[in-house]
Amino acid sequence: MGYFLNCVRFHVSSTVTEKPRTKVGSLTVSGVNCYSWDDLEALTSNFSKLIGSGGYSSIYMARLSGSDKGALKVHVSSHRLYQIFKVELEILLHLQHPNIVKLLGYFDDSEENGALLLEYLPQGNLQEKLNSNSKQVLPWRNRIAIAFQLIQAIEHIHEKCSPQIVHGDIKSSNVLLDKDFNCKLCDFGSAKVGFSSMVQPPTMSPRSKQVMMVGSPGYTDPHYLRTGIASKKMDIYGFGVVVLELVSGKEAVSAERGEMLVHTVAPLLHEILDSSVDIKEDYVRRFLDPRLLRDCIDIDEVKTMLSVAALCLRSPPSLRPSASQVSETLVQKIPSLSFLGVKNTV
Ligand SMILES: Nc1ncnc2c1ncn2[C@@H]1O[C@H](COP(=O)(O)OP(=O)(O)OP(=O)(O)O)[C@@H](O)[C@H]1O
Repeated sequence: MGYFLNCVRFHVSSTVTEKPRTKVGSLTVSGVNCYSWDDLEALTSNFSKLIGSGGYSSIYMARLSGSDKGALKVHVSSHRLYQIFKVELEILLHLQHPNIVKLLGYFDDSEENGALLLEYLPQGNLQEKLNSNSKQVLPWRNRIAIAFQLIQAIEHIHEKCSPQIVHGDIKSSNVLLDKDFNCKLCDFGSAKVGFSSMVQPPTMSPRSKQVMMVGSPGYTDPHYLRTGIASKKMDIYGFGVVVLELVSGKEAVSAERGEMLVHTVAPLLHEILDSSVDIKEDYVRRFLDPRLLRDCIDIDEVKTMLSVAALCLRSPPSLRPSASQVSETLVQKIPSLSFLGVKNTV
């Protein structure tokens, strides 16, 4: 894990202390509200309820009209955080997809303070839901639906919108869940926009290249870590890790031992990719989340999920499937998806 020391990840203060100046009033831009700082103070009862925090922001509960709730993602008092906010704002202003978090409004002082008002997802993030301490065990049918919906979101940004977008940080804590456990991809602060498949980092010294690289331990494509070249295939790699988490219920990096899930599971994935070997049911069951053993699960569905993960994690990245190929495989090989009310748009 030494290489993550090169990655820029820092935690921001979880409280809002100074009042940023406001340059905008409450306007409506294509259905998205533009708020003043006073509006945000009123919506969040003065930032009284923190519901999440990440490397770049703090997220507060917002009360909208009636019983509607929102989540206010705040980036304050830093030029660097403001740049991340601007990237996410520009992207969310132009994205509309049922499996991507919806932007309701924003605050922007054009200097170093910004905030995004997002739809509130009451079931929190997938990482918490899969955590062994979670009271509720996420059933198998929800897990395959989440995998399918996540790849639909990725397919949308990679292949169906213009300009195309690479998310750049696909991981289970960036998958939010609504009340029915539908997936909503969030956190576009690391995204790259406007190229068809691949973007080279700008020419820079090896030292500065290291400083620019961002990654989440356990999810980052080794090819990206080596080269700094962002591509759609890095999102496919992150998706592969999320599928392993969904099947095993294990974390991408073990909290106890620091081991990466992709490393622990590598021998099984090699066997799966080697089509001459028929994987024994026992071997697959040993990897399955033990909390699911009471569920009536079609073991072929588990094998399909694992073989999709194996393909998504292949190196070099050119060997990995596209998002639409993954979508197609899931629809063809997991018949129970059709009973979940998941819309087949393939
Ligand atoms: N719309 C939302 N509804 C409910 N909870 C949310 C919402 N948005 C974010 N959260 C919570 O806050 C956490 C952090 O959000 P997010 O990933 O967007 O922040 P970040 O600062 O970009 O984090 P990082 O880049 O470190 O992943 C999420 O994992 C989730 O638990």
